[in-house]
Amino acid sequence: MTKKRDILITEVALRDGSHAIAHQFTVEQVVKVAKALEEAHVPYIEVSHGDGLAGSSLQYGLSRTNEFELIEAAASVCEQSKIAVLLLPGIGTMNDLRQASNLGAKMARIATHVTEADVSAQHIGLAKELGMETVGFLMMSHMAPVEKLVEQGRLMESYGADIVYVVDSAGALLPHQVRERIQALKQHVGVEIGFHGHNNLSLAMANTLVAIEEGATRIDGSVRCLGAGAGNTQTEVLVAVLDRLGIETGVDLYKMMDLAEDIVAPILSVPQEITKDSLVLGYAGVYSSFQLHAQRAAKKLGIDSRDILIELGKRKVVGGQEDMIVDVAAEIAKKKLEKTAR
Ligand SMILES: CC[C@H](O)CC(=O)C(=O)O
Ligand SMILES: [Mn+2]
Repeated sequence: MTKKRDILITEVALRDGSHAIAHQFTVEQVVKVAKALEEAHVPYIEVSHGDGLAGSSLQYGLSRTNEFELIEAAASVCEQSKIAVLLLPGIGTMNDLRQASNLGAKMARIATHVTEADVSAQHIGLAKELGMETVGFLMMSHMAPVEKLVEQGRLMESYGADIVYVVDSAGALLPHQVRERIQALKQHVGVEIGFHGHNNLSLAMANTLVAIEEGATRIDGSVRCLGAGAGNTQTEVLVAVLDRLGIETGVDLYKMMDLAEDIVAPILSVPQEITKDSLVLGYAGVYSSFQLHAQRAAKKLGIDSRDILIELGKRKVVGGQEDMIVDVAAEIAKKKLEKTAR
């Protein structure tokens, strides 16, 4: 018998966590994690390249394994848990979505920058045609005022989205900012509201609880914090906290803890924690997925990765502008060289 669930959790480690491991997931890892999530009764499991379908590229990072193989493998071990895929219009195409659906994906999460919802119309439309549950995923939600966020959420609703998400891509939102965003969406948007946090300022759990208090019913988490930057709201901890609050997720806590400890921890070369770089992501309001790119550029040019991230924050660089990371790093290195030559 399936249990009543007050909150529906989407586990994002097999997609958002792809950023943290430079898109190196193998079929074996994905199968093990997906199987354990199915056994723990997690309702949704997101699987794709970190930047969504067709993200594998020099710009975003090449995948070790073709993501369609990963999606198919995950779907093959899940009967109850539904496989979700992320698609950023302009990176993934309508054909990519059709292929993911053919391979067993049941949920499409169509992601745009918080002010660019209009580019999601045809992808949301196609996802609905394919019979997929469809999410409008408003990334970098901290970058727009509440009224703008509401306007964009309403657009996604008008295209057919079943759920609209506030996505704190940079882990920059403070609890009162989450509260006002979810409150406003609940008031002006007629579909379910979701929240996706990043833990760069150690606020992912607090923000998630505020979102739930204000009526969000769809929540993202990553087991063992396997997500970009400092990771997302830690799923197994979330399950425990919600249980203490009397909020039903239907997820088996012991099984989630075992998965975190025995399967996910060994995948990580270093444990996920708030490092100086991930802290700066939240502090400066920078895309969590930029962390590894900035670290690589800093190492190559002998500069401090924090300086790159702070500058990217000042310039309000958004997803899709990853090439700017190298530009900014080169400018900083040039200035440093000029200073030492003086
Ligand atoms: C680049 C896509 C991004 O990682 C999606 C996401 O999880 C976020 O914006 O937080
Ligand atoms: Mn994310």
